[in-house]
Amino acid sequence: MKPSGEDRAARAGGPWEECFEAAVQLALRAGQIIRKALSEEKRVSTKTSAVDLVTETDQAVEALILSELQERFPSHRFIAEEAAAAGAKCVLTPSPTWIVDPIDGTCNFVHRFPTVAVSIGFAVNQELEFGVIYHCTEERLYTGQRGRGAFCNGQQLQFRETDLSKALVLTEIGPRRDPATLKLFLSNMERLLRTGAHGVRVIGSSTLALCHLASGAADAYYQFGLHCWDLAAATVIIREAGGIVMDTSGGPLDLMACRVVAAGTREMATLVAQALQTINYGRDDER
Ligand SMILES: O=P(O)(O)O[C@H]1[C@H](O)[C@@H](O)[C@H](O)[C@H](O)[C@@H]1O
Ligand SMILES: [Mg+2]
Ligand SMILES: [Mg+2]
Repeated sequence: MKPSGEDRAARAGGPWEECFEAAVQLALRAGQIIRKALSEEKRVSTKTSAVDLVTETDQAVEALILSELQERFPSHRFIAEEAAAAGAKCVLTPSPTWIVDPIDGTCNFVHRFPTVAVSIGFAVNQELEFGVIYHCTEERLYTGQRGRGAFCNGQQLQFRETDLSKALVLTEIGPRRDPATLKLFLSNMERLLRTGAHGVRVIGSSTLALCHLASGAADAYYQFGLHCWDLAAATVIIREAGGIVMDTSGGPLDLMACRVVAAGTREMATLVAQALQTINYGRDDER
């Protein structure tokens, strides 16, 4: 189902509305490209590990999004996954900054597993202003604007209240597969299951996992090994749905720290954070 124009128009207004609408239109266009390419042959390359994949579609979609935004907003700055992989610095300044993941779920995309999204976040004065995440195969447009709520195809999103012993917890593996990392990853999953959580799920897309939390389809998320472009848009959507996003230390979210805990309440997020052993993936702004 496509988001209806009148739904979005109903929320018109806000200081960055022109940028928000540009992000929505670009996410929908990118989603069409990704949806078409999902079933086609792909040229697959690797980045930081044999399981950290990138395709020509990741590159093409990122080029489309960035070229259109740079033309419309030449004074703005950009942080994007594939540009960062090519050596661009991830520095969040007070300038209006776009934070883009052209395909979130590239490993899924390569395998034609239909859990794939495009994620476009936007920050000003180092404060996240809005996020747009488009589930390309289910045609679900998730949006969040600071102080203006979170929506999926025009339907307002709200966290479901629950406690950890009844929670469905989502996480992601991250790109490292060395024995020590795998041991910690599996140990953290075991620790969460020992709390009595109903289940733990890994779906291959951190942005869509966080959207599931915001829509009440899951209750908590944690990850070591994601990036600022996985987190930016989803953080606004989670917050605007009434949820909490924090650092795995229990402190405030650090967008560049490559780690996160999210839940409907600070109490739940803190319980998850306290159960975790840290896996050090470094920082996006120190690469
Ligand atoms: O590279 P993309 O943009 O597909 O992002 C995924 C990361 O690659 C995974 O390591 C990570 O574990 C998450 O699955 C994340 O969504
Ligand atoms: Mg990603
Ligand atoms: Mg990506």
